[in-house]
Amino acid sequence: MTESAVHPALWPAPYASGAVEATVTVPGSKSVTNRGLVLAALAAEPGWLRRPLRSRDTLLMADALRAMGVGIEETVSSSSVAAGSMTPARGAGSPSFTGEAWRIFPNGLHGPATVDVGNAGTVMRFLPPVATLADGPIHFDGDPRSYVRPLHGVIDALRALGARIDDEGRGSLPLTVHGGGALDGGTVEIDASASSQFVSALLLSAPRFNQGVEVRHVGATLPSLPHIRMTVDMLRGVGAQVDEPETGGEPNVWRVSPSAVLGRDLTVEPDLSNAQPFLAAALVTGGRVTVRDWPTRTTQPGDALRRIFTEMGGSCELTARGLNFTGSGRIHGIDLDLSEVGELTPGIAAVAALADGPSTLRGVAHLRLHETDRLAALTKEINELGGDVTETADGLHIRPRPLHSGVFHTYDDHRMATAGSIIGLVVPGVEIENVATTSKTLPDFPRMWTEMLAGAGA
Ligand SMILES: O=C(O)C1=C[C@@H](OP(=O)(O)O)[C@@H](O)[C@H](O)C1
Ligand SMILES: C=C(OP(=O)(O)O)C(=O)O
Repeated sequence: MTESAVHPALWPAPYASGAVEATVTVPGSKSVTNRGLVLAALAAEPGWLRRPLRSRDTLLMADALRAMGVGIEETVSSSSVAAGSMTPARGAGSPSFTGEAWRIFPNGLHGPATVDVGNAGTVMRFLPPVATLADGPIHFDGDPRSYVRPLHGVIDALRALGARIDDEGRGSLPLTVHGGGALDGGTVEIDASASSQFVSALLLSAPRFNQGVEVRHVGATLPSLPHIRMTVDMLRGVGAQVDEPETGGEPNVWRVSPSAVLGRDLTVEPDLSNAQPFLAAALVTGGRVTVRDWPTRTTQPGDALRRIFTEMGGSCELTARGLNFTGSGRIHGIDLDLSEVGELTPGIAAVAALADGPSTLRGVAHLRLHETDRLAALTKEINELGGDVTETADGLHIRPRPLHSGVFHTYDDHRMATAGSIIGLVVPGVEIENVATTSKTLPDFPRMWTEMLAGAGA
């Protein structure tokens, strides 16, 4: 019996019979939406989040904050605010678009409450610091995978800053933060080599700590620096004072002073990491894809795709309408350190498996503790389609081979599903197991992908 006969959740990845030509509207950034929700919940006044991402990770964040007493109303609204900009909540001008918006009312943080983190790194790392400010116990639990994803950096740091946390000695989920209504804060050393989210988590809540925070990273490496820049940028956007290495501060040290958090009106940029499969579609089919509203200035790691996919054979042009990306019909192998942009690895590996020469992807050992062990999963799934991928200590070595049909397993990892779909565009007969796992950050992916191929514009 074939696997499709026993497994109802196999999605035949659409095959592109020619060059893809499409214009795509990609929903809002997961990382911006979840930071925006946290900062709005900590604010001294109501705020707006416009064009938020509605996906499993962001709905878990919203539900968790609601459980702690924050009011979050979903509305259809209008605004004149340009994508990515932040303006005071009061006084928005005349409307230039309509769309979904969340109005956030920070009503004080209350326990007891229970939080489901799912498998969302942003929820499991960003919310324990918030919970220390609640006036009662907040219990955190999540998917089985959340139990093995690193959390020790946040737990140990919060304890050092004065929090009471009961994790029964595990150093991971499930756990209870016994919120005391306030946290001392102060200076703390952490090793954030397993996840940049440890640093972001401590900084995001720090304006509300009595003494703010000084975070000193003492580990050998630090992944995903653009995501820490995003945290610093968004904190500054809500009026926080932040000292950090990139504007003259000490290396690996971030300081946030205690202050009020302002309620803001934030329009969320498109998720550039979720734009990746659509750009890849142009690259691997020699087509042309426009991603609407690509920001001219952004801290999102996905902006690096303009450079990376150009090096791999495409070309791009940033216009007022968005990013036009064109494939040349040739795909080149690449030697890349992806430590700053680790979440792009699955999509780059998929393209590299289709290239005209070998690729080496480095600096991403920490991906072994992402949604799944991404290095093992990519190696196994590409090789099962006939590829030749080996794991290295900190990445992948990919030698392109002719690929054939087969099932691409996803291990509950949204980026495995989109990576398999990229391969399926040019390899007939690829089936994606559990494409619904894209709901973590892009619930509409199967429809958008099918519409892209119909040339309808997703
Ligand atoms: O702060 C964030 O929004 C993120 C940081 C990164 O985490 P790691 O530093 O754990 O890789 C990234 O991979 C994740 O998708 C989102
Ligand atoms: C690593 C990722 O997510 P998380 O926020 O759960 O860490 C990701 O989206 O690629």
